[in-house]
Amino acid sequence: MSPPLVIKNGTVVNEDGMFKADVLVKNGIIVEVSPKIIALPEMEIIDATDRLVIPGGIDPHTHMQMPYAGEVTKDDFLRGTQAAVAGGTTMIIDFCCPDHRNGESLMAGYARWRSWADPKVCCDYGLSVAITQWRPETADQMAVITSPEFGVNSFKFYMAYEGTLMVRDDEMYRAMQECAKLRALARVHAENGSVIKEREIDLLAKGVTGPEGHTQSRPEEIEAEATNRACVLAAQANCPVYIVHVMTKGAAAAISHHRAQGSIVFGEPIAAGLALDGSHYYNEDWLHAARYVMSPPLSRDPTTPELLMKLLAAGELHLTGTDNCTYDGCQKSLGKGNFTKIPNGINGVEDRMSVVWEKGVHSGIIDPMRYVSITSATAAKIFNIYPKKGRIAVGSDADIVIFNPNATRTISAETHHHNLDFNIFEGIKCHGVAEITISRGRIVWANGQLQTVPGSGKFVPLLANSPFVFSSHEIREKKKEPRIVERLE
Ligand SMILES: NC(=O)NCCC(=O)O
Ligand SMILES: [Zn+2]
Ligand SMILES: [Zn+2]
Repeated sequence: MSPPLVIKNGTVVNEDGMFKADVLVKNGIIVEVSPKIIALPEMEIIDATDRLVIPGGIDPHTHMQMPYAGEVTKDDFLRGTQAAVAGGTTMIIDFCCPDHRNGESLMAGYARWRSWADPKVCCDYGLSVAITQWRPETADQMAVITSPEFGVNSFKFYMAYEGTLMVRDDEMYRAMQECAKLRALARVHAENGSVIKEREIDLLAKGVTGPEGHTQSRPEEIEAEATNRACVLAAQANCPVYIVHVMTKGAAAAISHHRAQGSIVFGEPIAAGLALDGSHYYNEDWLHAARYVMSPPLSRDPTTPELLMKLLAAGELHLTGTDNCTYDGCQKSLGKGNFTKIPNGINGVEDRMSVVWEKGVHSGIIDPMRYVSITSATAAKIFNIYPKKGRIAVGSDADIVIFNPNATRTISAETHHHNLDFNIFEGIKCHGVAEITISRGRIVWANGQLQTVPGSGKFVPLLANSPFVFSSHEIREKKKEPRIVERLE
């Protein structure tokens, strides 16, 4: 057990306020937040003068150690969580992808992910479970895995990756009905996979084999159409829905439209989409272009990143993730001669906190409180762990970052902590640096050095029926009950 820790002279920032205060941590929990705490000899002292004291970041969207198409992502749960804490993120929600199509139960897939993650994680983590096919046993398994014993409160549906992960509309609708019943959130990768497949065949036949084919196979309206469809199906099922990696203006507009109709929809842009655009796919260096291949692709419109940040400021989009899913140059090269074989995925978990500060706060679009909201507090609320996580308050877990808004760092693969030979943010200079990261009261990153212990992170059960998501559910359900007209025969 670490010694008690007192953080002095900093400015505490929560989503709803910021104020000067000292913070006392004992046994991994925040036990006091007050104007002046006297440090005792047995306490470790952190001087946070001119620094912000913020909740550790929660990245709700990662794929550590993910097996896909014979390859496994390079960041496993050790390197991935080390990269996370080096950048000020103290919890990830990773996607567990059971091989459900081949009969693997959701629980068996979950057990596999837990066995990979538990011995390696250096910060806390939770799981979201992907359903890749609707099977006779799926509903029962969803009920089991959303029990407190398993601690899963969201399911993921892919509307892309035809033949492997993609579900049909009827399957997703059926599963969304079940999600609503279980008070679990439906999370959707929204792209029209069937049209993409056709376009890929067409482009290859026309000789477009390089990474530029990836973006041309997925015009922006492909994402917007699927986002709209996901929202429509969710509304029919009376199921709250969370759109992962919102990359385009059209997808964001579809989310706004459905929220204005009264639907419960959350939108998650990612660090890559807030900082980069799709011009990289046309880079003459094949490997450079391939490194940015992810789905949906980075927007072709260079004004999209700033607009997505403005929508986060306006509350039209809600939280930020990364989709950290790292394949190295060797793995990307498997797609030489056929862009459809380039493994999809990019990095982000280490750089999200700095990138969002740079593009959001440093550029004057959002304030530090909104920053906390979109980097931790809203994720904690959606996934039902607030205020244990996502807040600096008495009783909260001591997942804390000492953040220096005036320091700068230039992102580079030379200095990052990913198990990756490049970084998509290479060369971007960011204001806002996580100088010290504390996970459950333990310093895991300080002075530019990791102090992590594999397996010291904990699995955090995510319980169903998050009030932030489901409070109005019953009333909404009543309003949707079918009407019967009694008639005299
Ligand atoms: N996004 C991506 O390209 N790869 C990771 C898997 C997914 O989330 O679609
Ligand atoms: Zn996805
Ligand atoms: Zn993803």
